[in-house]
Amino acid sequence: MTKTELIMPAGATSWTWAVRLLERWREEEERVDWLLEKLPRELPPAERARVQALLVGTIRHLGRIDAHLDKLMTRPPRPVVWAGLAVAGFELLEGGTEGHSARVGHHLVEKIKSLASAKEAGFANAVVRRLAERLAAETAPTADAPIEDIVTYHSHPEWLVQRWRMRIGHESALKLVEWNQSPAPVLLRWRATDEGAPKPEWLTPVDGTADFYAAASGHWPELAELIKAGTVQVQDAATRLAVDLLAPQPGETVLDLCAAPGGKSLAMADRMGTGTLVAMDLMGRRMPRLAENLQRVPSGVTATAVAGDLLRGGARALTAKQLPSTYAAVLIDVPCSNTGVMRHRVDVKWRLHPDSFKRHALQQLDLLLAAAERVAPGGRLVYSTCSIDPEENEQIADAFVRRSRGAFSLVRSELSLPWETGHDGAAAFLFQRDASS
Ligand SMILES: C[S@@+](CC[C@H](N)C(=O)[O-])C[C@H]1O[C@@H](n2cnc3c(N)ncnc32)[C@H](O)[C@@H]1O
Repeated sequence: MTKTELIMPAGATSWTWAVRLLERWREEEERVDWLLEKLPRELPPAERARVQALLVGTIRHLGRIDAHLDKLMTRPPRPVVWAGLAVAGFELLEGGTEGHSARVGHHLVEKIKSLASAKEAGFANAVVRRLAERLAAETAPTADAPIEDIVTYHSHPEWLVQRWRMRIGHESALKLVEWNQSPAPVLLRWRATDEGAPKPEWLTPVDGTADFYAAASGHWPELAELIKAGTVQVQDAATRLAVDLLAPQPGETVLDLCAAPGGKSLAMADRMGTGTLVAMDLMGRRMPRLAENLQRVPSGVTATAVAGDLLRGGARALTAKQLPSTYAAVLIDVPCSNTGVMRHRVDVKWRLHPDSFKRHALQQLDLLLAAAERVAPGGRLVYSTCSIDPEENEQIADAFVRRSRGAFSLVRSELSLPWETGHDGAAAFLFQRDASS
């Protein structure tokens, strides 16, 4: 997939961008974060943020909006008209001051006139009015409501909520879908080592953490400056669990596997202050982001990005760069179902499939076993996911310990369940390699 920018006629607004990206998302099933990367670089940060809010918000609530649209239309409209109606549906849910729904409807009609035709604008006008009435008349379902009501109102696939209900119970499953439906604030880690220095007033400390903050909306230009200067790193507070468990020490040589785009690499380097960090990931579109993040490590840390497939010649990729083949501390942050981060990754729920968990679990165990080969005798290994699913967490950790035949033991684990911690879902397991194995 190339990172080609999208071309849009002059005068396109953030609303038009959101509609076009939504159409493309539905037709080509491209990932939302990749689509957003294709926006023109010259788009001002505030407009970019609005495109993102409209697109992400619409996809977050798409099940609910589409359920109404299906009932209001006898035939599917052209994709651009559908996308316009869906984005307007999200704007209605977003709410606003007196007269908000009339303004949303009027704006939609004007846009559909230019993006489609006057006739389709008339059609959109009739549909959006009734959509507004239907959305306003709804009330949130309770935990014991029929599952169809819960999945429609909270826009999740039924099989997924059914799966959660069986694993974590009806109450927690409802709390989880409610969490996923709440817009995620921008969370960041304050990197600068200026403890106690005053932070901008638009940053609020995240409870239970030392250096994570939530950024109030409307501060994009200032935030962009802080990111550019390397003062902050945008990442959820749950990402600290794996780094805290591995506890990389100053002067250590640490291996970060499955490292791209490098959020945890940078967090580890900041914690080390001095030492060596080797970060490996597959050759491909995520490598440039990893390399870019490694350029920001503290001056006392020597960081090297390695493109390599851990499952095919991972050790060779290291030795080819004259890097050690075993390490005292290794982190592996595997690809997973992302069930812990659906508040940010709103398209994941629509992409997942009941078989996805088994497929991930097979790859996760293979990756963890391969990572174990890179751990020196007596060394530490952390396995982490951003899943809340036992199949990708505890069950992998148990299978790994069994397969290692005494070479590795589980020392400690951490699990973040969003409805309990107020942070993203994540899991991390710390293993120790026997000194004599
Ligand atoms: C959850 S992401 C890692 C996020 C990263 N640790 C961070 O904090 O920014 C999982 C990564 O695993 C990588 N990956 C998947 N299979 C791999 C393999 N066989 N060898 C190396 N990396 C792999 C993917 O390319 C992806 O970047």
